[in-house]
Amino acid sequence: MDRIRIRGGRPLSGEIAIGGAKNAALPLMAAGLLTDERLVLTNVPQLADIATMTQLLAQHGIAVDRATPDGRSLSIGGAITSTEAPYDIVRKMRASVLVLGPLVARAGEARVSLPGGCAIGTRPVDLHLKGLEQMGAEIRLDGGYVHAAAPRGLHGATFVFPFVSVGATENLLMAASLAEGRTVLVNAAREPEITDLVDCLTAMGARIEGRGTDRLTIDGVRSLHGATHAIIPDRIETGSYACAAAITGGSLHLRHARADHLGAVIRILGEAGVEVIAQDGGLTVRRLNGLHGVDVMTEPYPGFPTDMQAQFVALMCVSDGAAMVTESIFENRFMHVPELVRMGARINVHGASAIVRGVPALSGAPVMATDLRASLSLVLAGLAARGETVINRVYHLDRGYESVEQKLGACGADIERLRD
Ligand SMILES: CC(=O)N[C@H]1[C@@H](OP(=O)(O)OP(=O)(O)OC[C@H]2O[C@@H](n3ccc(=O)[nH]c3=O)[C@H](O)[C@@H]2O)O[C@H](CO)[C@@H](O)[C@@H]1O
Ligand SMILES: C=C(OP(=O)(O)O)C(=O)O
Repeated sequence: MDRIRIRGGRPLSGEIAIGGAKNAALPLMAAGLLTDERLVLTNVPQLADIATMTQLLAQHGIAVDRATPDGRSLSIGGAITSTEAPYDIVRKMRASVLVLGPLVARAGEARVSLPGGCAIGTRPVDLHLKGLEQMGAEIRLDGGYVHAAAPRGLHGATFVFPFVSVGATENLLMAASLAEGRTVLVNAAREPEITDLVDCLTAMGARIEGRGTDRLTIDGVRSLHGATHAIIPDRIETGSYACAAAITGGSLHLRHARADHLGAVIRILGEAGVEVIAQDGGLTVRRLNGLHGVDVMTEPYPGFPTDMQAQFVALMCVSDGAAMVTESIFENRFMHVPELVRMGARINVHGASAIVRGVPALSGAPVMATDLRASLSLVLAGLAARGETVINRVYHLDRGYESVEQKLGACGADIERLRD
């Protein structure tokens, strides 16, 4: 298993190119199941999760071909030959469940392994299933699999989400695009990745109203056609590297980054003493003086993203005050805390809140990554720490950050991957 070694204490300076958003790319790839024609996606990041979704689509008979030699454009298409999403693939990546809605809508049935819990929480998929049931699917759970059947097709329905779910909104949006009649999704997620999916589905011929709002109205069509769609830049990769500039007291230009997707993050960073300016087709991030403690609570978009919580906790570890960081989306997303404490951080977790008291400096240590964003929080801590940090289990990092050591290394970080 690869590890990452960082020798900390160097302010970063330079430019980092932000890639396409993982969490937009995965549902967009699943949307390839909705048409016979080719769906071409551009600005695709090169990540382990993209390879896993490619493997899953291949299992369904859908080819994912490189449309450009660098693999950043993918052409997706083919006939569905299997409606089974096996445990061995789904267990690697929860977003595999996003094939459920498209498969039922298109093929009239699906057998998809239940994803199960993970390091950040139990993460049930009950809303995905309830929504599909309301649209006429018969759902049965057996042997760890969801069997969904709608032999006569799905029909439109009004589904009121009791709380916001990104994945369930995406699954139902895709299913509704091919259902008969009108579907209304009330209290739908509004994340930029949802809007990206709406834009792509619309380009494929779907009829969707309410783009960017929490009420999406979908009038089903008989078939969708091919399209070419450019994936939005990754707002979480952007926010993560913004924290890297801030924690090292450096300055980075994040090329392609979009301020309009990062309102809450930019505001909170500003309160913490970090300047973020939109310029030259990206964002320039610079720490002004010291870092200040700021309280923050994660919320559905447009609130502060849970996928930025671990990185923000790392930043607050070296602030000149205290910060209360409250996690309201996942019940167990503080696995990075004990690792940060091993590096000298002062953090106490009380229920859903972490109280972080800033220390003058962190010290390098061997640590273990437990999930994707926790991994990046340890990279951040390592960049700021005195001495050497070795991060184990970096396969978590590789799910969602492309070439992290090259990107940071080019900006002055002393970072290398140790291959075993
Ligand atoms: C691939 C992808 O895009 N992943 C993102 C997506 O995950 P994902 O789509 O899994 O997250 P959801 O928005 O669905 O989850 C929000 C909360 O709802 C709960 N829930 C969800 C569905 C359901 O049927 N029942 C239920 O109880 C979850 O356990 C969680 O506590 O949104 C999360 C919240 O912004 C992000 O952290 C993930 O990075
Ligand atoms: C939690 C994440 O991903 P997933 O939903 O695929 O686990 C994430 O991107 O931070």
